Formats: sequence, C-alpha cells, structure tokens
Amino acid sequence: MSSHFQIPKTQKAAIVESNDAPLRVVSDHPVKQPGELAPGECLVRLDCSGVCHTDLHARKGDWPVPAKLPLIGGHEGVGIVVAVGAHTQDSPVKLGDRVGIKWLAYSCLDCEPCRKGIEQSCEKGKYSGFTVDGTFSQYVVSYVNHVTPIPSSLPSDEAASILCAGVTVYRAIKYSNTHIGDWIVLPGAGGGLGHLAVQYAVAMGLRVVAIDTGAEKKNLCTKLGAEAWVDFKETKDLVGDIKAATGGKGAHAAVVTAATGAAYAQAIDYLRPGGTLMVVGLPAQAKLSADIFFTVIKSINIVGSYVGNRQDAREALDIAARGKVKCFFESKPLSALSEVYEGLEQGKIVGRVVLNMTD
Ligand SMILES: NC(=O)c1ccc[n+]([C@@H]2O[C@H](COP(=O)([O-])OP(=O)(O)OC[C@H]3O[C@@H](n4cnc5c(N)ncnc54)[C@H](O)[C@@H]3O)[C@@H](O)[C@H]2O)c1
Ligand SMILES: [Zn+2]
Ligand SMILES: [Zn+2]
Repeated sequence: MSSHFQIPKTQKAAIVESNDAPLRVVSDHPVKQPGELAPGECLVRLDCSGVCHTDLHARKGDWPVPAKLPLIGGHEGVGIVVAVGAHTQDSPVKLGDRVGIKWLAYSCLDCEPCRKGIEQSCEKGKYSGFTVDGTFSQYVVSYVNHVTPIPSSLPSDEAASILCAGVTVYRAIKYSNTHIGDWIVLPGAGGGLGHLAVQYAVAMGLRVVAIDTGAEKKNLCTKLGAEAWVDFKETKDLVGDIKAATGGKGAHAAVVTAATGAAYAQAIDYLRPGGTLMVVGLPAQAKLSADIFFTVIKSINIVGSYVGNRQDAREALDIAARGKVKCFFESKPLSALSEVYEGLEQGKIVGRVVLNMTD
C-alpha cells in the first residue's frame, strides 16, 4: 500500500443491476482501499467522465458480447492517481499524476496482438465500463501500465472524451489511406466521435463531407470546418449529394461513426476507386452488407478500427493539447446519466456530455 491521500470508504456511483432495471445512482458504493489493490493496479479519484454511445450499448446489453452485471459503466475518465498497489514494479505513474482511463483498461502486452501494436484486441484484455467497472463513480481502479498521462495544459473536462471518442477517430483517420487534400465522408459527424473526427480530419489536411441530421449538428460541423453537409433524414439521393460535393468522383475514405447499420449502407457507392471504408460505429447485431462485385471492381478497402493503442491515445491527446481539436460538450452531474442515455438513444446529443464527478 502507498498513499498519502485521504480516501473515503464510500462514493457516488451509477450502477446497472440488469439490462431492464432503472439505473441506480447511489452514494454508498464501497471504494477499494489502497491496501486492497493488487500489484499493477492504481486507484484514480475522478474529476469527470464523458458518456460514450458504447456505454448505452453496455447498459442495454444489445451487442453480441454482453457486459458484466452489475456494472459501473464509463470509459472516458480523467482524475488523479491517489494510490498504487503494493509491490508494483517500475510504475510509469506516481501518486498525484493526472491520468486518463480509456476503454482498454488492461492488456497483457505479450500476446501476438499486443506485440503487434493492436493491444485493443489482446487475448486477455479488460475493458473499462464493460468487463471491469468504469468511470461513472468517484473512484475507479485501473492499471498503471494503461492509464494515460494527461498533458498539463489540457483541462480534465476537455481531455475526457479524447480518451475514447478522440483516440478512436484519430486512429481511424490515420489508417484511412488518405493524404492532404483528399475527401473524407463522416456519417455521424454531429455526435461524440463524429464532431472530433471532423476536427482531426481538418487538422490532417482532409476535406470533410459531414453526414448527420438537424440544424444544430449542421452548424457545429460547419463551424468545425466541414465543407459539405448532407442531412441523412432529408436527402433524396445521398450518393448523388456526396458525388456532387466531391467533384463528381466520390470520396477517398469514409469513417462511419453512427450507431445504425443504415449509415453503412451506401458507403461503397460513394467511395471512389481505391477508397477506404473505416468501420467504427457499432450498431447492435448489424451485418455489413457490401456489394462484392463493386468492392472488387473499385478496389475498395474495408477496415475495422477499434479504439487505439497507448501510443494513439497519447498522440490524440497531444493534438488536443495543442488546440487543434476541442471537444464540444455539455457538463452534467452523475445523477443526469439516465437522461443522457435517452438523449443518445434519440440522437439528440450534439457533441458530448461530460459528467462532473466532484460535486
Ligand atoms: N470502433 C470503436 O472502437 C468505437 C469506439 C467508440 C465508440 N464506438 C461506437 O461508435 C458509435 C457512435 O458513438 P458516439 O458516442 O459517437 O454516438 P453518438 O450518439 O454521439 O453519435 C452518433 C451520431 O450518428 C448520427 N446518425 C444516426 N444515424 C445516422 C445515419 N444513418 N447517417 C449519419 N449519421 C447518423 C446520430 O444523429 C448521432 O449524431 C457507437 O455505436 C459506439 O459504440 C466505436
Ligand atoms: Zn467509447
Ligand atoms: Zn495481450
């Protein structure tokens, strides 16, 4: 055990008991004490946590792989390391460091995916707010090798959603085979991942076609630098609109961050030959149906992209700390989490909601 911080015995937490029961926000959830931490674990006192659409999938249990129950969700947390497990060797973080908690809480660092830099797909991976309790609580247990240092110039609430939404779209764009001046289509552009994708794309010199719905999301995307906008609920010809915006040729890449299968439907048609479809949004139990003939004839790349590794997380945060990308968010208390889930379900959240964990 090592800590000079005062650590309470209980805390506020939002608990999913079952997929159907109402979310329970309690104030007497036990805090794991420093003496109870295993080697390699650390205790983080959270300032805030973003709410990702993935937390809604976990809460509803709508993916092919269900989350643990009971569950404390959340995987966009920022806070201070207040304890490190006894006998932890060579910890890269120390007491008082400000760190981020991302989706990948732990990986073995030694299996083939880990060795190849896709530790997100580790054979022994643990996932915050899914297979281990996450950041919708005031204290969270995480792992010294995977918490991410937060640049000192970046406030915690601005850093929070970079830890999932930001790193995910940053990596997806990085591997989208695009170059400065290329066109990228972003279905879901007004949501949490999407509005950050617009900014990372612009920062990388790409030209953005944003797809989403409603005036508020249109205004946000346009303000952030999207050159063209298509409202998926209003358009009569999505492919035609994208071709028109891209000089008749179609886009070089698409990063789909919508949580609906429909958003993937026409991607092969609006990509130009050699184009790349980055598969990011995770609609419940959906299948990707791509026309095999045109996928081949147009030499299309279809790539699954899963959050990012530790290096991607540091790069995504560094870009945000340098002011190139800024999360657009509304702050709310933990007690508002149920309403936030309803808002996500109905597509009403513009950008992100970040929960303040200190009040
Ligand atoms: N691959 C990964 O590693 C990864 C990481 C994080 C999140 N996700 C997944 O990404 C998805 C999005 O997460 P989020 O937090 O950004 O959600 P969000 O609800 O904030 O944003 C989704 C956006 O998609 C828009 N949308 C819905 N249907 C659309 C359509 N047909 N065309 C265009 N836009 C459409 C919505 O209006 C909304 O603005 C979720 O399924 C989440 O689980 C994947
Ligand atoms: Zn997420
Ligand atoms: Zn591994």
